[in-house]
Amino acid sequence: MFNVNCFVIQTKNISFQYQKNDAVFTFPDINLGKEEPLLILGKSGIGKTTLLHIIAGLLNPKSGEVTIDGTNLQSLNSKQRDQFIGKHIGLVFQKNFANRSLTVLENLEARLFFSGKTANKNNIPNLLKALQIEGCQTQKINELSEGQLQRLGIALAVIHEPKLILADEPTASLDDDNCQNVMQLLINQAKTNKSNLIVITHDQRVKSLFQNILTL
Ligand SMILES: Nc1ncnc2c1ncn2[C@@H]1O[C@H](COP(=O)(O)OP(=O)(O)OP(=O)(O)O)[C@@H](O)[C@H]1O
Repeated sequence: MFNVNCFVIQTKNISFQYQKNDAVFTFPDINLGKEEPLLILGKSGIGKTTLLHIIAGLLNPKSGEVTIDGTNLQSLNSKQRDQFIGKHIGLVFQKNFANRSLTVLENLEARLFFSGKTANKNNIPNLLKALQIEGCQTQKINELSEGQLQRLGIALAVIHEPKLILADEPTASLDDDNCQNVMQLLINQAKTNKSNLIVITHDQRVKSLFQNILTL
């Protein structure tokens, strides 16, 4: 029987096509229990980012459905879907899209404003400390190092305590030490916030940190 207390992410029969004459991608079903990190591996071009964007509600599948914590994304209209994504999903990209004219603190405050969770403002100092960038609060984005930017990307994805964190190649540009560091920080933040975590990558170095691995 379905346990209503058990937070799950499910994808069912997902297929996708960019343009009419393009190849059709079909993806295996995903069924994630509460706080169960998933690593999705696969060679370049296989469709990892495409799948991640479908799970994030940024792309509409040709067929199939995505359900996050009981909400079927395909049943929402575009406004409802945008609100759902803003509130419940955190995205970590390989390159982060922080606003360069704002400071670190202002970027985080803006993220909270758009998620509607401004009360989380009090958590910013602790989060920055956990990510070892507490000294960067008043710095502008272009004053940060690559490693600091990567950590800010995680902060922006988790500050609103989303139900689901999706990370697209978060370690691709990092050396071995920073790769392990950043992945561990991401996993720890997901645990702290009781968020589900899905990471896609072709970076085999992160494999050992996950028990749940799906290869496309
Ligand atoms: N907007 C688009 N329009 C048409 N084709 C696209 C579009 N975006 C991606 N594709 C194609 O779809 C395929 C899958 O792309 P996707 O980015 O999902 O792969 P990936 O597995 O994440 O690759 P990588 O590991 O190199 O990032 C590729 O052949 C790509 O060229």
